[in-house]
Amino acid sequence: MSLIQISEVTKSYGKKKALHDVSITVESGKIIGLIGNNGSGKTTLLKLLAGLLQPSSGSVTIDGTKAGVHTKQMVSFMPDTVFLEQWMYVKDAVAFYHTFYEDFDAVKAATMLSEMKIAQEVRISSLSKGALEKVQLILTLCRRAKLYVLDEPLGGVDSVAREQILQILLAFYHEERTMIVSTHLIQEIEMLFDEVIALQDGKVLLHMNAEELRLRHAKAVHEWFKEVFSC
Ligand SMILES: Nc1ncnc2c1ncn2[C@@H]1O[C@H](COP(=O)(O)OP(=O)(O)OP(=O)(O)O)[C@@H](O)[C@H]1O
Repeated sequence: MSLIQISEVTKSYGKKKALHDVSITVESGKIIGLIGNNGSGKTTLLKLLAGLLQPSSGSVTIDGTKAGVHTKQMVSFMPDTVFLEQWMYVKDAVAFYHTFYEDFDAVKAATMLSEMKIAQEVRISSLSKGALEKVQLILTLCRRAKLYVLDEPLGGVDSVAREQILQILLAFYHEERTMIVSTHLIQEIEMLFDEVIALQDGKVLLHMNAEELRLRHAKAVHEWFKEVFSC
């Protein structure tokens, strides 16, 4: 059975169709890059996988279970917004995850925070954007989930923080995890991708093995994207 099965999904917000007849299958153990221009439906697709939205028609299943309340324990989701409370200290956020998720590895989280030189005695409200992004990513990845859904983990941070975020992702890369990662910074992260899904105007333009895409078009994924999406 495939880990992700999206079948003929349409998602509308009022009259706006954010996704239109989307069907995607993903096997476990893969890192999937989700790319597409602004408004192409990436966040909508990720929220459907996280069980935070329901499709207007069609179905989304994770490991055979309809995405929703029952799959939240299987899916670790990092939204593209701040999800930690500002009043918390970093240690409170770690404790919260430890209490809330049985699969959370608090020791690993503490080790990674220390490797990233992020003190736990600091308030979330006083973290820089880059440090906050790193904390959120570490918390998300330190769960032993079946699926990791990351919405723009490199968004809006400087090049040093970006490099460190890539290091965090690489640390988990070797563990054969299944991740779906949306990004506009394709060049920075494409070496992690096993497969690429490109959305355009709410439809799947391409779903292909990343290496096959490079060989077939004789160019890197970010070059292919630029060529196709600037037309
Ligand atoms: N809550 C909402 N209400 C109405 N329209 C929405 C809502 N959320 C998203 N949309 C619209 O649905 C479309 C897809 O949005 P979505 O955020 O999924 O795209 P995206 O690919 O993640 O965009 P970006 O790269 O800019 O983050 C866009 O046209 C957006 O304006």
